[in-house]
Amino acid sequence: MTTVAVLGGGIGGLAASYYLCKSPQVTKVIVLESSSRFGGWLSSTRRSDGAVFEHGPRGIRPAGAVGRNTLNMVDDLGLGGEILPVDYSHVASKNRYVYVNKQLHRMPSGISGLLRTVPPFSRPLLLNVAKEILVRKGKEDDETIHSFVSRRLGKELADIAVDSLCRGVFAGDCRKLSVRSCFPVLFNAEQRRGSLTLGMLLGSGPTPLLPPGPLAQRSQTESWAQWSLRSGMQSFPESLSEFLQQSGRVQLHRDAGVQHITPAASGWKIELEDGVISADHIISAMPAKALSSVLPPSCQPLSQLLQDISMVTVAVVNLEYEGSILPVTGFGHLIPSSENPVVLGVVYDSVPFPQHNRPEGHTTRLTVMMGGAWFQEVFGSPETVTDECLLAKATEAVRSQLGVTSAPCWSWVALQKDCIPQYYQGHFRKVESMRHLIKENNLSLSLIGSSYDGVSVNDVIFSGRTAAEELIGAAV
Ligand SMILES: Cc1cc2nc3c(=O)[nH]c(=O)nc-3n(C[C@H](O)[C@H](O)[C@H](O)COP(=O)(O)OP(=O)(O)OC[C@H]3O[C@@H](n4cnc5c(N)ncnc54)[C@H](O)[C@@H]3O)c2cc1C
Ligand SMILES: C=CC1=C(C)c2cc3[nH]c(cc4nc(cc5[nH]c(cc1n2)c(C)c5CCC(=O)O)C(CCC(=O)O)=C4C)c(C)c3C=C
Repeated sequence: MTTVAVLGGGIGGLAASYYLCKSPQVTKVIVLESSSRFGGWLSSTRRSDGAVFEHGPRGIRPAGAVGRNTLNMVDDLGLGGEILPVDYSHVASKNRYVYVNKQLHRMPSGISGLLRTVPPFSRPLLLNVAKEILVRKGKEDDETIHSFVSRRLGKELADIAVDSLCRGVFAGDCRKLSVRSCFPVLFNAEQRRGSLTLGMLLGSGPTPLLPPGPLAQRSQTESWAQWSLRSGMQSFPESLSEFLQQSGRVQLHRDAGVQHITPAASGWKIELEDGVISADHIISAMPAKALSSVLPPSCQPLSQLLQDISMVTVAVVNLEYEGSILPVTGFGHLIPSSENPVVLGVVYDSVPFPQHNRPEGHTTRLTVMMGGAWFQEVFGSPETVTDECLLAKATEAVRSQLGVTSAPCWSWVALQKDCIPQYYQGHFRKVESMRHLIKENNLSLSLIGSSYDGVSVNDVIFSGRTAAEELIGAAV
């Protein structure tokens, strides 16, 4: 007989509640969300003419155990018919660009891409890959991504490809981010096989056994590279919260910001603006810093560690243009920090998901993402930057990088404050210490969400499942 309070109603908190309500051991689940809607960063604008624009995630990968897990949930929610898959043969999967030396370059792919010298790289990448097998294993228990890749594959790949990739996943600086926490597959490949190449060929360690349901099986048969939803990503948390509501076991509260939590004789007292709630267990699905600010002084060492997990701000600017305006076709382009620190990249949304274009007439939808780890240095405080300034920077990037001289016919500026956690070198140690402190102090508390064990939607959902299983003591 357990009451569990889930703090934060982003995709992580909703997912944890979904798994908890599958167990008869949990009597009641209470979700407390400070804002007026559930879903956190999964946020879409659906215009009345049928066009859809994403202000957060726009593609989820089906691969691996975490990808299958999400698709099993999507199936269970009855959302299978809403899926928009993008397979590996699609131009959006084959063509990804980097903008270097004021030019767009298609990232090399396939065997021919490895054998030839493909600009902006100065030699065939096969040489880097072949030499990599001979590089000795690193001795540190963690390393920055830039140092790891420079050591194993060469500085050029680290400066261009990996620098850009880290801006397109973490909006972060690969010279500070941890290889162990951000790319565990690469770290484990070196640890277990002594080489990334051998790790890729032979596998780099055990992965959770997770049988695919019908939708995950379809994704394998049809070779999906990523997927979205017909009415936008926001329909995922909307369906999930409806499912939870209908279960009769989950209370969902919006506009219910947690102010303080205090350990009580059994469990916790949770203070909201307008009342107090008791719970036997807390699953925190809010950002680490937000949890830090509601913990009592008796939890100071834990608060300190939580406070230490930095977040960065991203300006997401959606643009719609009349007609076909792109000079190239593909998923989009990323920009290494040496080329232009402020503009992280541009997604050509109309290419992977033309279904989100307005049905009438022909339009092109783009998203320009700016700031991240470089936000403060270029724009100053997120509190003072104006939408006009962000829109002007975004349209100027589209003009100079894609040669588009026409003005957008529609735009939307979303300033996503503190939206992506930064797993700096040594992150794994902080997370281990947090969980150790929780155990040592017998706190009935689980930490889930993007601050700890992975930032992708799949990782966050899986962290909700893991916490539910640990609490229940069985698989769900
Ligand atoms: C611009 C952008 C693009 C992205 N692109 C992709 C992508 O393409 N693919 C992908 O897989 N991932 C992507 N991600 C990452 C992914 O969307 C996020 O990591 C994930 O959604 C985080 O989910 P969460 O539930 O952990 O956190 P959140 O969504 O941050 O949810 C936490 C919730 O806690 C609430 N909260 C905070 N304080 C309190 C309080 N005191 N009391 C109660 N509630 C509180 C917040 O309001 C919020 O709703 C992207 C992220 C961003 C920002
Ligand atoms: C090509 C342009 C891209 C821009 C600009 C971009 C911005 C951006 N992305 C995130 C967070 C994530 N993106 C993820 C996946 C992902 N992103 C891009 C491209 C751009 N992202 C692609 C092609 C993909 C698909 C992954 C793939 O198939 O290789 C993910 C999930 C990663 C995972 O492991 O599943 C996240 C998280 C932010 C914060 C951001 C803002 C600048």
